[in-house]
Amino acid sequence: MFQDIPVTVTFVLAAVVAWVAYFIYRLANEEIKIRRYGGHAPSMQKWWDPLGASFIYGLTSHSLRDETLEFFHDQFCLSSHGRKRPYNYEVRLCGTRLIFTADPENVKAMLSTQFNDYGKGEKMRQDWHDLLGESILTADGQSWQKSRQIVRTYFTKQRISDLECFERHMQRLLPMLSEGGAVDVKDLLSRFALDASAEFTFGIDINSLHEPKTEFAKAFETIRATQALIERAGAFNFLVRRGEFRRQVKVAKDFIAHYVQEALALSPEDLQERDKKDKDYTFLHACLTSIRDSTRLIDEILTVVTAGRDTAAQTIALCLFELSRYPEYVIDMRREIEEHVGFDRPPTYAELRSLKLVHNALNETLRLYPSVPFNARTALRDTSLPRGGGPQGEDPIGVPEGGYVVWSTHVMHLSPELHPPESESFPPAHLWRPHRWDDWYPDNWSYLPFNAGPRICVGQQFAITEMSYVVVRILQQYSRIELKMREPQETPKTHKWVRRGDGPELAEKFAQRSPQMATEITMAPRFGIQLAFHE
Ligand code: HEM
Repeated sequence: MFQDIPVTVTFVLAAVVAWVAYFIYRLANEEIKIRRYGGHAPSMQKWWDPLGASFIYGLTSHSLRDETLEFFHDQFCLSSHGRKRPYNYEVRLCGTRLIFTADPENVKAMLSTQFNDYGKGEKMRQDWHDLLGESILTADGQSWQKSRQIVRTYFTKQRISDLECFERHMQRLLPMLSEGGAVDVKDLLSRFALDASAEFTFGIDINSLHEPKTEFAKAFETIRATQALIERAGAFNFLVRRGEFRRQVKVAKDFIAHYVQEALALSPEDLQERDKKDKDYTFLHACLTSIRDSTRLIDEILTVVTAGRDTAAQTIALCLFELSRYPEYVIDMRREIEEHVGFDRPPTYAELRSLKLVHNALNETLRLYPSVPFNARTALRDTSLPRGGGPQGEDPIGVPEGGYVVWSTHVMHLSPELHPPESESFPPAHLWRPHRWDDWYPDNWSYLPFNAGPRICVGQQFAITEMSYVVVRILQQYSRIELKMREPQETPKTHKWVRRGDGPELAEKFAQRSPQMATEITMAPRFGIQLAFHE
């Protein structure tokens, strides 16, 4: 009978059988390792959907409506039902197992106690390679340690307390806020942060505040949108068209290359002199002491500019948005600023640090709107996560080498289990109420806007200084911020939100929030934030 089957069909059948056998072998091998190191988290796989198509469809359709965050909150609520330790689940997408967690113990393991077991992994390096090459943000192991050492040296207190750079750009921004009626602070602050970041990093005044159409500033817009698509498309990201993206990455890199070449031409004596005088000495110059390869220098610079732009800009924009809805707090903050600094001169670094209400407002903004709402690590060896397995979720989860774990800072920041019970001094967690920080500070591992552990955001202090400086300078000049867009809608969307059996209506509450938030590389308002500033 077999002699009637053509050779090609036999060959195809044999290949299919071999692939299935290999797939089963891989699964069995993986299962043995999972059991050796722990167990499984609750599965969100439907029995009729072994490839996880419904999960992929759910995620994609929610993403297209800017409801990615709601999708993940929903999945956590569904998977947690009735378990003592909620907020862990897993799903298998096209054969690859993904673990999702919002359990502080698991996050602590990945970022600190089992730091060497987890890293960015090959997949992330490939996804970001066109844009960032092998830089601090994507590297692991010794390569990361080397980058971290260089970058950290530059971000010393002495450098970040130099507020002149911010003031120069502030002098351009402040008049633009009162140009009559509503202004889009999302856009203005992105441009401000790009200008400040470029000056700090490689000493160039891009002035995108006044000239938003410069090639470098424009390139960043295309780059951000496509890189987000590459990230989100996961295993299918080879389908993303990258022609224009690569052209714009080249524009940005060529722009930086010019300054890198100039810096490379400086003699060691020149560099030392600049360092000593602390004049015209930038992050690029600091890198030159250990890196002489121009490609690597460009990658490190582009990384710091990329990492520091939207994160800080959107946090300030969202803080101003919330302040426009909470005028009593603006009055309190202005009183504090008047007492510590006055309204006639810029604050010093020490004064900035003493402004508790300003820091409370920023902490609260980063709690509700963490710029990096989701993050991921790959297991670099066979390992485990301490919690989420077993019937109550209290046993370890086994994670074989190559396993992918996604955690959600955003879910942790809103989780009722991780906050004190609601009271007058602790209003519901979904509300922006900076007064809650007067005598409360969350546990280290449940409030993580900058991550924690050895890989904590290296620009954290720079960002806090920049953000508080901008907020103070604005409130020194303007006494009232008016919301010039639709008020957030308070009607709950109850149709599909699921409540945990014994928990509050976390997802439902989250769904009431606005403005519409896009989760791209970072989380940011999808549309502009229109505000008017009154003296
Ligand atoms: C509100 C502002 C900011 C937030 C919320 C933020 C958040 C984060 C987070 C969560 C990470 C960890 C990413 C990961 O390991 O997967 C990170 C890393 C990093 N951030 Fe920030 N960031 C902010 C501002 C900045 C600024 C202003 C800079 C630079 C000027 C910066 C530079 C970096 C760099 C270089 C890393 C990589 C550190 C490493 O892998 O060792 N960030 N940031």
